[in-house]
Amino acid sequence: MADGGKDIVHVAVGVIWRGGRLLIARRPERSHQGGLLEFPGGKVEPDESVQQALARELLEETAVTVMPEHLQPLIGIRHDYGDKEVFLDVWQALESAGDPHGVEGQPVFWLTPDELRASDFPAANRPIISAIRLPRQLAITGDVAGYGEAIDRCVLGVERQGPSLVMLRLPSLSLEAYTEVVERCLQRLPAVELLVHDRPELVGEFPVAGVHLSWRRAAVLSGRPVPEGHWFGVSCHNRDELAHAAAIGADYATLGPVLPTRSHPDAEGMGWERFAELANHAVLPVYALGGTAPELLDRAIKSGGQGIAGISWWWSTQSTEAT
Ligand SMILES: Nc1nc2c([nH]c(=O)n2[C@H]2C[C@H](O)[C@@H](COP(=O)(O)OP(=O)(O)OP(=O)(O)O)O2)c(=O)[nH]1
Repeated sequence: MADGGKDIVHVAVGVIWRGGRLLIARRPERSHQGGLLEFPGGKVEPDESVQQALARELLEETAVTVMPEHLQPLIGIRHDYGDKEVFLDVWQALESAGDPHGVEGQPVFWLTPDELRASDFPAANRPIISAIRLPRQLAITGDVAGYGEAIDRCVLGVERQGPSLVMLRLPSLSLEAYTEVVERCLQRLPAVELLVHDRPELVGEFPVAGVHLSWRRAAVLSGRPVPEGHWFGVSCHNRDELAHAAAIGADYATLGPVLPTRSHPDAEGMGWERFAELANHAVLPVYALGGTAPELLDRAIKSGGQGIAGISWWWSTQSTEAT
């Protein structure tokens, strides 16, 4: 996730979890973006890896110890504040030690992901908050002939694979049949966040978590089709589409195909190297789509992705087949 730009300040940022809460500090008033909340961290010094820098900054600023090998990449965000351009290299730690306090006198406290408000943080942090709240796996429905089959397969897939975020992508269903699926899934899967596909108007009608748009639908927008507080995702295939998705306020994107898929075996995937290049350049969380499966999750995360999105690994009865 490191950045090679000359004038960009490379900042190691830590998302430190304990008991479902995150370590937060308030930036000193006199500092850049002073007075706002931050995830602890600081500049990466020459000859230091980002993990080493983060371990050092956490200890210096909050008296918390993390082992560099326990850090997992979360997201990388480039942001130009006008007076300063930063690359926030964000890593998370599920394990840490020590009783945190503000070594430099700054307030330090714990918040749950739901308590994080983007407006309390510097502008570059908005996608970090999305990345924290979004799961590592985005399950997408395969198409079906009728709504009954869609509901049954959703319930079965959730029972077997346990995704917490499900996109109801059912293009061959009528609006009536589709809304039946939405209603029934809301009743039967209360612990799952449901995303409607290409029908943003349903977000006001049903208590779904948000909307995911095909590129075709997103391309003509100049802003969010749903209010903040609902997920808004976009299907992207290249750098320009990722930039547009971020510009219209998307919370996340899918990017693919990464690998050839069963449904499009002749379409060449972009491969993990290209995925990594695009995901690391994007300013929103990016899921790898196409040919993905849970055993590729680690690969997607190491490539700078939020995680994997796909169909077959949760939808098919043969749950380990790649989409
Ligand atoms: N640590 C941290 N920095 C952030 C966040 N969001 C954000 O935009 N930044 C920006 C603010 C600063 O421009 C830069 C961090 O630089 P810094 O000045 O705190 O780094 P440092 O601790 O090494 O500072 P110093 O030695 O100059 O005092 O990154 C965040 O969540 N955490």
